[in-house]
This record gives sequence, structure tokens and C-alpha cells, in this order.
Amino acid sequence: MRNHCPHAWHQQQHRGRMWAASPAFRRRLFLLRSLSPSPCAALPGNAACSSSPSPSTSIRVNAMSASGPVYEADAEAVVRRITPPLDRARHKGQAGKIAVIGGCREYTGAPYFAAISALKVGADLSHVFCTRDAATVIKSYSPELIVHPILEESYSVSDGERESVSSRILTEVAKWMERFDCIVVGPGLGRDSFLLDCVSNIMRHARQANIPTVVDGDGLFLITNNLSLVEGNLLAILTPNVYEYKRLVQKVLNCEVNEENASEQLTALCQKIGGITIMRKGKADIISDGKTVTQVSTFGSPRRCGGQGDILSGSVAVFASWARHFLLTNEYPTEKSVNPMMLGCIAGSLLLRKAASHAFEKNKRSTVTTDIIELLGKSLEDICPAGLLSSTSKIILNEMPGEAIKQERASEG
Ligand SMILES: NC(=O)C1=CN([C@@H]2O[C@H](COP(=O)(O)OP(=O)(O)OC[C@H]3O[C@@H](n4cnc5c(N)ncnc54)[C@H](O)[C@@H]3O)[C@@H](O)[C@H]2O)[C@@H](O)CC1
Ligand SMILES: Nc1ncnc2c1ncn2[C@@H]1O[C@H](COP(=O)(O)OP(=O)(O)OP(=O)(O)O)[C@@H](O)[C@H]1O
Ligand SMILES: [Mg+2]
Repeated sequence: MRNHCPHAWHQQQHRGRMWAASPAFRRRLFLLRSLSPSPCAALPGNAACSSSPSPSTSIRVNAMSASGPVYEADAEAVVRRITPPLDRARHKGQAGKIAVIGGCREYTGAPYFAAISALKVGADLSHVFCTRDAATVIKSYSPELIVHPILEESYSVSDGERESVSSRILTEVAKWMERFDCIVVGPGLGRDSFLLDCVSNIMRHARQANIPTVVDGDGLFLITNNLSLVEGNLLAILTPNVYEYKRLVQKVLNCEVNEENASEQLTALCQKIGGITIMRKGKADIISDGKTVTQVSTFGSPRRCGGQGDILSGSVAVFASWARHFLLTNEYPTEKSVNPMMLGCIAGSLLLRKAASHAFEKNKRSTVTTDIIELLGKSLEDICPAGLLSSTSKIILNEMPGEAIKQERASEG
């Protein structure tokens, strides 16, 4: 009879209002808004699209897409939501341990950029697994990185040694693997066939150990020629640039990139590779996991200096592991429909773009990747100030926009 009692009805209403006002409800809403599926994105070829987004959501429609809108992610809300508080009770490692697999004779900048960006975003430890030639150079860039000189290229291994060297490399990396929250495969890896075979083994091992894996740069060259390395791995994220995307589309979909149906094609690509997450980099970063499509198009910088993709892959690794941890520890009833890999891409893309914008403001045409890395901290601080966060206040404060937190901090003196 409880339901017939007017007092009970009022209580229910009151409880409903309390729930709607609660941080938990708003948190859920934020994430759902950020990841609301594009009505056009569900099926490849589904170009008909007439529905518009609810006016109550903060999602903007990108009218540039000829075949239908791709919704802009509420990326600031995502960053605020998944960034963990700086809590005095936490110990080293709890904010994330990242490893970059990359770095060879030719490229030492790319793995450095990815690994140092992971630290600057907020991870506690950042490792690099690279060749011996590259290791000393990378160590000299920064004492913050833990550098393992274990990879080998064909020129340094005789035919007879290959098997034993390959198995030694895997054993060495496997020792560390369980500790990592995410690995980034590919920045500055090079394309040596023996080295890529060894990295394939590392990727298989990471997959068995359920370690999220961001694949970028030469890692994309590797997987484009061996799709089974990522096929069906829901913890894999690919971050192709315009050329890497073109090669992937040609290989997987057997056609050319179609700008008219960009979101449908990206969705089809994700589905064809078994529901992995792909962030197609460009003027807008378009992100899909084969079920939903969203984009981040906040203006960054007109400078296209090399290395910005490396910052992105390191940042995405940190945010993806934070998002995964966040969803696991906050008992989301909707967690199955919120993909932490997509949240990681959204957050990483926004942060890189904000940092690139600040760096360009300061350095104009001479902006280089190092300038952008230096501004990752300020950019995150603008969105999600570190000083006020604590384990007890994180939810309330995290609900507030960065500006409001700053004002509150100022009024507190
Ligand atoms: N400082 C460093 O050490 C850097 C190293 N990098 C590494 O360099 C390696 C190669 O990456 P890249 O992005 O340079 O890849 P690619 O070697 O595929 O491309 C090099 C450049 O060639 C051109 N290109 C490639 N394919 C093309 C096509 N189909 N049509 C027309 N032009 C085309 C583009 O200008 C492209 O940026 C990766 O391991 C990457 O991580 C980059 O991340 C940049 C910074
Ligand atoms: N035309 C563009 N306009 C605005 N931003 C862009 C444009 N192209 C790329 N970006 C931004 O730059 C970032 C890096 O993308 P880019 O295509 O340069 O990667 P990349 O080629 O892999 O870089 P890297 O030199 O590190 O390998 C992306 O997140 C994207 O946000
Ligand atoms: Mg790249």
C-alpha cells in the first residue's frame, strides 16, 4: 500500500530530485553526453540521417560532414571526470605506469615525446623499451624516463642467433608487463623486420595480460600488415595520421578514403577489425569503436611540426588507463556502454590541442613539439586544477568547470 500513500509519493519525488542533483547522477550524465552515439554512425552505409541532438545536451553538431553530423564530445567534462585526484594517501605508481615500445637508430625523438608526455600529463612512471643505439640518446634527453636498451635490429643479430635473441627480448619485457597500465607501441620504432617480429610477440603478450595498447607510428605499419595482432582486442587503440589511415583503409576495407562518408567509413573500419577503437587524426580527431562516433575539433595550432602525434599517443595512454580505473571503481551501471578507450582518446586529443594552442600563442611559427609538451601541465590545470582535489572532495569539485574552481580558490584566498 506504500505506493498509494501521498507521503510516500512525495518521498519518492524527493528522492528522485536528490538523485538527479547527486554528483553520481551528473557524473553519469556527463559521460553519456560525451559519448552519445551519432545517429548516423550505427551502420556503415546508413547515410540517411534526420534526427538532431536533444537541446538539453551540450553536444554540438558538426555540420561539415556531408553524410550526417558527428557529435562533438564534451571533452572537458571527460577530462575532469576521469582525472584522478592528487591524494596524499596515494603511493607511487597509482596514477599510472606507462611503457613506450619504440626508439631505434633513426628515431629517438618520437619515443621520448610519447614517454615524457605521459609523465607530464600525470603518470607516475614512464618506461621506454628501445634499441641499444637509441637508449643512451633517450636517457640523455631526460633522467625521468626508465629506459630499457633491449630491442635489436637485424644488422646486430646473426641468423643463427635470432630465435634466442627474440625469446630473450620477450622474457625481458614480460617481466615488466604486468606492472603497466597501458603500453604505446610504435613511436620511432622503425621498420626493421626482425625488430617488428619481436614487437609482435610483445603485443601478443600484452593482449594476453589484458594491458591496454595504443598503436601509433610504425606500430601501425606493423599491424596493417598483420591485423590479427589487434583484431577483436577491445583494449587496443589505433591513432593513425592521414597516411596511416589511408593505408589501413586500403588494406582492411579494400577501397580509398571517402571524405563524404568519413564517420561511416571509420565505423566500418573499427567493426571490421573486431570493435577496436580508432582515432583518425586530422583537422578534427574522429574517434570510433564501431558502435559510436564522436570527434574533438577544438582548435589547436596551425603548426604541423612532427612529434605532435607522439605527444598524443603518450597522453591517450595515460587517460585511457585513468578512464578504465575510473569506470571500474565508480560502479557505473552504464559502464558497459561507456568505452574507456574512447574516453582516453577524447581526453588526450583535447589536451594536446589546448597545449598546442598555448604553445602557438607564445612561439608562433617557431613552435616545436617540446614547446607543446611544456604546456601540457598548464592546459590540464586550466581544465582540472590540481590544488583543490582531494579524495573527499573530488566528486563535488570535479563537477565544477575549471573557471568556477579557480574563482572558488581565489575567493578562499
Ligand atoms: N623526432 C622524431 O623522432 C619523430 C619520429 N617520428 C617517427 O617517424 C616514424 C615514421 O613516421 P611518419 O609519420 O614520418 O611516417 P611515414 O614515414 O609514413 O611518413 C613520412 C612523411 O612522408 C609523407 N607521406 C607518407 N605517406 C605518404 C603518402 N601516401 N602520400 C604522400 N605523402 C606521404 C608525409 O609527409 C609523412 O609525414 C614513426 O616511427 C614515427 O613515430 C614521428 O613521430 C615524428 C617525430
Ligand atoms: N589539419 C589539422 N588541423 C588541426 N589539427 C591537426 C591537423 N592535423 C593534425 N592535427 C592535430 O595534430 C595532432 C597530431 O596529428 P598528426 O596528423 O600531426 O600526427 P602524426 O603525423 O602521427 O604526428 P607525428 O609527427 O608525431 O608522427 C592530432 O591530434 C591532431 O589533433
Ligand atoms: Mg605519427
